[in-house]
Amino acid sequence: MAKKQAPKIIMVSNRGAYNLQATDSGIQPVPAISGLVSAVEPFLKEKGGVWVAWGGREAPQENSPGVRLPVPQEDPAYTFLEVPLTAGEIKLYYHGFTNGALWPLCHYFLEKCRYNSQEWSTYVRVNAKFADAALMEAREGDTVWVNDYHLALVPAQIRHRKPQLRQFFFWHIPFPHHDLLATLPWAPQILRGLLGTDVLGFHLQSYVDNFLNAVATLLGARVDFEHNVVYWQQRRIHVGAWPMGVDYQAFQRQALNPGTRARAETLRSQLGVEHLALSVERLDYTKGILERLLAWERLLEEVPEWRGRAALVQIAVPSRTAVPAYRRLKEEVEAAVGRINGRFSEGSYRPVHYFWRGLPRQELVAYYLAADVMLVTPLRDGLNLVAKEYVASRRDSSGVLVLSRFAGAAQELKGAVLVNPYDIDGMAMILNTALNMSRAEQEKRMRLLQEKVRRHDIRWWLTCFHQAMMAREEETADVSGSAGS
Ligand SMILES: Nc1ncnc2c1ncn2[C@@H]1O[C@H](COP(=O)(O)OP(=O)(O)O[C@H]2O[C@H](CO)[C@@H](O)[C@H](O)[C@H]2O)[C@@H](O)[C@H]1O
Ligand SMILES: O=P(O)(O)OC[C@H](O)CO
Repeated sequence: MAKKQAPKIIMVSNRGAYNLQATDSGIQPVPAISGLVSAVEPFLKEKGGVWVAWGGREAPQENSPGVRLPVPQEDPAYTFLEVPLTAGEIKLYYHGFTNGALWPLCHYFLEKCRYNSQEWSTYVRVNAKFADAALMEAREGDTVWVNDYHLALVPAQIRHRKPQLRQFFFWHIPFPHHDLLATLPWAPQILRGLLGTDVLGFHLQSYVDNFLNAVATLLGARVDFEHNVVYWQQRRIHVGAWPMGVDYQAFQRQALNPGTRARAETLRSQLGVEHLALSVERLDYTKGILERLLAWERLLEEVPEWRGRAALVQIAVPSRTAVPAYRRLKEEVEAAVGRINGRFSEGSYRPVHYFWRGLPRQELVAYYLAADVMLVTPLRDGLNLVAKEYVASRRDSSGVLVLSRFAGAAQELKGAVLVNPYDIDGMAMILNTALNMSRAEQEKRMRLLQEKVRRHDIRWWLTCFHQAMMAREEETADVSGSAGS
């Protein structure tokens, strides 16, 4: 059960590890799929605490109470506390401001950004709801850990009401250059909101640099660029780059499991090709699914020897289906899959196997084991955990990771084959190289990758953040009140 007495972690994010579904036997938590969930839930399972999040459903009215559930149901480790959102709030805050403005802006899709003041004012109001829920839970000595672009205003909203409460914020997606951020009419408010935290984490130093330049340029804040510190309202805010890791040992264990291995073999024999390429992600325009399919089609056009011998499995998790850009993308992806299969299928051979669904962990790892080549080719991505999960799941150091140079993970994963996903011809030729790569070259690269992913795993990442928080505490004790503004 959730630990009640000792200082605890209060995790705050838009979506938690579960979506709530009403059933005849009451409210049931159904696992949600996202990078944030993969990264953060193991921590709460181990340490206990409270996760304040939207339950993914419509609240009947403005003041409906949120449910409070011990989760996971089979072995409760922490408490899920729902922040109920009405249909109007979901439309304006979630589909509107977060996924119609901030998400495309931070991923450099300016042409997709829609700035709307009603959506903005709902974002402000919904952020205050999350802050209220966190404050209801917080006791002296607790730490509030807020996540991602949905909740950028929460740190300042909390700071205003409980100045002494310890806060950490992690931003999971890219942080854009200030020239781009400045197109958002409310960019200064977003920056001021984030500066309410004590420690602010990003995946990469380039995102840290963009943030520091933004607060210096758009707010006139004093910044120590050498030490990644912002001086703001008599406080120091520490900013850091901590690329998130995965639970390497858990993926290795899953990959060793006889059931997983047998399933991987079944998948291979069912797909019936010599070479299998795999892609797995939420169905999102940032992930480069359409461009990848075009490159696969180009490969089959230009190198006909692969027809009948190589297949691509594309697994896409339904995501943000109420946002028009996501609905259009689904249609375009499905049309491309149909066209490629129409052009190159022969007998029982199909060049693309497309699934629009999430998978349980064991099935996902079976696919990772079955794939000779993993294609992770986003147009832009904060980090990308799938790339690391594939590496962590390989047991014999075979396999090729083809990785977009615009995924944050590309900075760390030196053994990957890098591609520019905007260059369809270039990507097709790199796919050809990857499919032809010798076993010795695969092993050399994969060992390099595994060493990195094993060392910088999820525990390493949590330790980095913990140390940053402790350093901040000691400094506050030492120099209390001496920071300028
Ligand atoms: N079909 C499927 N079935 C089951 N599980 C599936 C699945 N497809 C994907 N997943 C899981 O979902 C997660 C996706 O994580 P990513 O980091 O790749 O992307 P996401 O955009 O959600 O995360 C955001 O947060 C993370 C973490 O900070 C950043 O890496 C990223 O850049 C940012 O956009 C992975 O753990 C993967 O295993
Ligand atoms: O599916 P969403 O919209 O909750 O978002 C998933 C991740 O949080 C993206 O960072």
